Amino acid sequence: MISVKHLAKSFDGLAVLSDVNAEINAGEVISVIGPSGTGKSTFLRCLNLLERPSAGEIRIDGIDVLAPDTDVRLLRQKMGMVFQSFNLFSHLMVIENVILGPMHLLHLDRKTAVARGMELLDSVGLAAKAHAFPDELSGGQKQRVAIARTLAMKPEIVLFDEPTSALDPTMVSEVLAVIRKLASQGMTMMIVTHEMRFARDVSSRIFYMDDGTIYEDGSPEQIFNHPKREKTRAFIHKISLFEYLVRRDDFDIYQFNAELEAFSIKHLLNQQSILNTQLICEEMLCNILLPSTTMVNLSIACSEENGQVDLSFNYQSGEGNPLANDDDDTMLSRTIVSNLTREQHFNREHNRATLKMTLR
Ligand SMILES: Nc1ncnc2c1ncn2[C@@H]1O[C@H](COP(=O)(O)OP(=O)(O)OP(=O)(O)O)[C@@H](O)[C@H]1O
Repeated sequence: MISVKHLAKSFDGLAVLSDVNAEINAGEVISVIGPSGTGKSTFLRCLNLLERPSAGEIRIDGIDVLAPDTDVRLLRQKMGMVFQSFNLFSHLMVIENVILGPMHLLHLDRKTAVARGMELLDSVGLAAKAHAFPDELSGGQKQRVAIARTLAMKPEIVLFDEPTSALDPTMVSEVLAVIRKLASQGMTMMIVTHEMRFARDVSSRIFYMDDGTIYEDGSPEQIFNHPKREKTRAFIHKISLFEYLVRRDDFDIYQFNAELEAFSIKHLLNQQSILNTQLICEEMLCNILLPSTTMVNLSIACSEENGQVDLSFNYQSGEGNPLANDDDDTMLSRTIVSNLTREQHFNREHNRATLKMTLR
């Protein structure tokens, strides 16, 4: 139904989408997830030409959307869009908002448009509000009207751009319930959302966006339970990374500790975990690794889900595991690190050594 090839979009030289490729089939419900600013909304807006792509190809039912003679109005009619901010006309009653498009663009007569509009309002639970003005409705009700208005244009696919982001949390579920119902009726939909549980329940497929692309595409089961790629895993498990390049020549342990503390506080580590992580890093870097290597890539991964902290030290070395030797000079440091961590793994390939451990 929709085929996207090598889609790119830049804003003033900033590449937001670099190479997006996707095939979307009729009846699919696709949730588009990923960190903020990775171009999820831009991708959706490119599909119905609210943003003009910088490069690439979009075909809908075989028709080249980017061709100069494409009828954009017809395209938007096929592809309804529901916005975060509802975009209702505040001076028109609910039913007038719903019938405006069908009367002017589909050329339905008023009676037919009203009858169909009332059916749609009924299907989103708002028939009783047909003669209210948008300002008399709650945010959740406004969004349900916006969905009815989109459906009134008989779209073949509906694009939802963060439909619940502007809502008070108490109103999120009423809107999600309407979208769920549409999914169960077989409507083709793409939904940019930060509601992970909803995305998992309602979707037939998930697009995880990162690095300007659909970084990973799979079933909800794959993406949420067995993500294949590292950034997807970090996002799904709410893992935050602290990365630091330590150089022996200019390493400042006070500055390092201050940055690590700021990161740890932001990611809600408790005081004891912060102190222990700092102590491990100090022993590993100052006493165990830096005396014999000039540079260490340190990475600390914190999971917001279960509070697990994983440390990884990557450095150049031809030696074995520095925690497993019997060097008297490092005995105290090795004991401290061993007592504060579990599951230490050492690996060396050629001259690159990696020592991983998990904070107890
Ligand atoms: N019209 C525009 N002009 C300039 N920059 C834009 C425009 N639209 C989006 N951007 C930039 O493109 C980047 C991606 O924005 P987009 O809204 O697509 O991301 P997103 O993944 O949907 O983010 P979020 O989850 O926070 O909504 C952001 O850095 C944003 O500031």
